[in-house]
Amino acid sequence: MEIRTFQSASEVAKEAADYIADRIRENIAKKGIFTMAISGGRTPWEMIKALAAHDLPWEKVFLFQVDERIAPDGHPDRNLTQLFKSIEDTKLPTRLNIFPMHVVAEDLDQACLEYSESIRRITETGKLDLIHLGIGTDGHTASLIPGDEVLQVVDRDVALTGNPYQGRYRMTLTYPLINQAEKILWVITGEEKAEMLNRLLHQDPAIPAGNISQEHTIILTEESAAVSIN
Ligand SMILES: O=C1O[C@H](COP(=O)(O)O)[C@@H](O)[C@H](O)[C@H]1O
Repeated sequence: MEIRTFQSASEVAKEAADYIADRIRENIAKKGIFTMAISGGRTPWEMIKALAAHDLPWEKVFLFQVDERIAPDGHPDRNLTQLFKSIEDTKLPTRLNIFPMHVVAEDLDQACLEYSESIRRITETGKLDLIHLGIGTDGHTASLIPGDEVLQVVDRDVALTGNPYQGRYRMTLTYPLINQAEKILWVITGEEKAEMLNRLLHQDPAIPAGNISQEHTIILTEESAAVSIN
């Protein structure tokens, strides 16, 4: 596991975008495509904007969601809405292969199954080339929420939370799928994340983020978030 620390959140976003762009070039040169999953929340969008500025063969990039709120299409709570907003002035909406989580489906369990089948069909191995993760101040990552039954899911790659979290049920990639990614990229900024970053580094099993594999993992973080590392 590698950790790199930068002075500001903007620098972290730029470095994360450069890191993903390098993985895109590397994987496309090796096997013709690149598969990744992007988290939501508030942190990723500056990184996505910086990534979109790279000149890359976007038609060969397959983008999945790490998690999504169960909410109507276009709703501001949806991670997908924020993703599209961050790339709206770029060529990406027409060039990139985006796979939205189908959270408006009548049968959400079936939608989870179909999403994991899409990942298997595109990747062939079931392993994504890169999964981007963030961390909440309670130690959640993806929609792996403290105390929720979704933490126990080991037989499915995509699942629903058992309870609403911050007002919404969620669909999320589960531990088994996340932990077998070729690369895991954490992007963690803000002093409010300092305690959880330290617990993540110590693999504290009491927080969901502590149960994510540290193999093939890089953390890009900001000085203010790294202050509690011991
Ligand atoms: O609820 C969520 O929060 C986490 C953390 O978001 P951040 O903006 O504080 O980094 C995020 O990783 C997850 O995808 C999202 O749904």
